[in-house]
Amino acid sequence: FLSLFVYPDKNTDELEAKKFLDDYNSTAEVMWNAYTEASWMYNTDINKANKQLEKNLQLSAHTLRYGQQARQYDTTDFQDSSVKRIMKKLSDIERAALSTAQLEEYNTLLSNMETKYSVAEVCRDNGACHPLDPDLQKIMAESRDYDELLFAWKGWRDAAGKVLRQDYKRYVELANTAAKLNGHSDNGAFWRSLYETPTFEEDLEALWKELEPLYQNVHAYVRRALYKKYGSEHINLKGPIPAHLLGNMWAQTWSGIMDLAMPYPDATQVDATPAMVSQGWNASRMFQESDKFFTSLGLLPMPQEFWDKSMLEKPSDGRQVVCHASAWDFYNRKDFRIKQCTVVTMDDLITAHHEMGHVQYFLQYKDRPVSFRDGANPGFHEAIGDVLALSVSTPKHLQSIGLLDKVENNYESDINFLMSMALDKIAFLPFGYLMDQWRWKVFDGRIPSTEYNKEWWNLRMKYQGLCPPVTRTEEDFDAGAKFHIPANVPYVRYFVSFIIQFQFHKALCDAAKHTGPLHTCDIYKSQEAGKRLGDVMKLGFSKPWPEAMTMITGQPKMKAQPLMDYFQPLIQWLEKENNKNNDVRGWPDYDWKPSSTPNTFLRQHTLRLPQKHE
Ligand SMILES: CC(=O)N[C@@H](CC(=O)O)C(=O)NC[C@H](CC1(C(=O)N[C@@H](Cc2ccc(O)cc2)C(=O)O)CCCC1)C(=O)O
Ligand SMILES: [Zn+2]
Repeated sequence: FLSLFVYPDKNTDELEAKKFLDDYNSTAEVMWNAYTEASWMYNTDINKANKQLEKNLQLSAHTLRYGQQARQYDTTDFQDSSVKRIMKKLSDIERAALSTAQLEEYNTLLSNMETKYSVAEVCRDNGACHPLDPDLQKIMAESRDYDELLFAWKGWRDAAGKVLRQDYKRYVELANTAAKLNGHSDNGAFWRSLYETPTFEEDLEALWKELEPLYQNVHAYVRRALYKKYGSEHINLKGPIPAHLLGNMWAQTWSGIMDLAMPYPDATQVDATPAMVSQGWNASRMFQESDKFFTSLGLLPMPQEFWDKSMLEKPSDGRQVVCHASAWDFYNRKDFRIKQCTVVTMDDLITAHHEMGHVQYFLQYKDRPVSFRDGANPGFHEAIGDVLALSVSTPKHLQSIGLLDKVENNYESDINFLMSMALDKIAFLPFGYLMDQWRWKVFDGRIPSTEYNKEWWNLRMKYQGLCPPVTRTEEDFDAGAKFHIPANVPYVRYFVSFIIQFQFHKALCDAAKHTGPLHTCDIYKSQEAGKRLGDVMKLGFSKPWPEAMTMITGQPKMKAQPLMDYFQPLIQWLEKENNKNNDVRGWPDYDWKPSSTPNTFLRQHTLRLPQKHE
């Protein structure tokens, strides 16, 4: 009787399905390799020819052909779970579901948005022009001049955000069309489906609710530090913080203002940058150091081809490149690269480990079918490098590689270290969470294009307790000034990563038989830790991620507790410090606005009125 419900013409031959998948796999390797080469060419030499080449080598024809064939199979009674899993993944053909004309328009929009973002720069009255990388990033991290920061902050949003608004609006429509053609309610639903977790949104909200008090304590403390620096004219101790004062163009991580927030200035320094510079470190040395850490755990070394073909520094031959760091799998099991406009700083040493984490994952799953050459979920791929960086960042480890001379094991040094980590890891959580909150609402229509910017700032206020330093309107498109928005790269993976990397760190520290506080753990040279991580990376996307989570941590869920354990000493210190200062947690004066006097930086340069005699 049940057999009547099997569609008559569906193919239920499992052997045929396996042959079909072998054919798919070998053709996919060839097609994806060619496309990735073209994309690499464009990213490392932005010009019309390379842009055209990348557009020509689209994978959609291949995806469409094999996707349609995959849909002819009914895998219900198949024995091999991998065959079922791959068939399911192949059946979602993403943008290949669009018509030829729509697909052409979609790819053109993505290419144009990426180009506009990558070539944007901010020019001064004297004609000097500044790209984001490294110029504006350097100003945002190092300048302590309210108006200079405002110049870079506003200038970047005018140059990179504003110009993308129309492209973005049309991209949303086409992305949703493709998602619906694949059976999703909208593109946000498609992005969330990659986690295969029915309670995904509720789980994330629960994690955020657990961690929000930690964030509000860090926010209150940093607001007090900025009040000391910029005064009551610019900071309201009961209000949101102007978004350009946090040491980063998007206020996503705050370690750039560690000097203003250092709890015990006389205790140990935690920044290795001065030593790296004085010892003449360069990009290659930074990546070699990272490679040494991975191999010390018994993980795989970078192949020679990696060293030969990566782009580890911004080219000096005038080529325009996409400077935003990235790790590349060329899908031929041999060629893996990193593209990073590396500068010699501690920050970029951490980023190097982050990118090397991606390549290690590529290496570990390279012999799997192409459909399984992915993280257990996108957050896993983002967490690997950061887990190792948690060990590298410890004063003990930095001293062992000669980047910190004296290290004291006392309370004050501990608090200084934990503050530097919190300014990155805790400060990031609300940003990592709100980025796709905004996009999910844009995709499902709760945020119409007429309210892109209003809703962006509502979320920036709600989660981060930030406000724009100058008035914003719907002429602006501030979300577009953040790489991942025009680049069509989902972001909640980073929120997931910042939670699970502490679960992994705790589990690997246990495997390494670490004793003492979690934040002092350095898993360097632990083969046991390396094996636990390597075995999960080898799985790739072949098993649902809760199985991978259980292999590392012994349980299947995302949990906030390890992050809270790691920061426990600092949380207690912050509670005491904020109570001592009588500081309010949160920003009850939510409608306070920073002084909107004309930007004194500009006033010095343009608003002086000519005198009669001039
Ligand atoms: C071919 C391709 O695109 N490959 C993917 C990897 C893959 O999917 O296989 C890839 O390389 N993506 C680039 C992206 C780069 C970075 C990033 O964008 N980071 C976020 C969030 C964040 C912030 C602080 C932090 O400590 C860690 C993360 C940001 O800067 O906002 C820049 C610096 C670090 C990571 C990346 O590596 O994730
Ligand atoms: Zn990453």
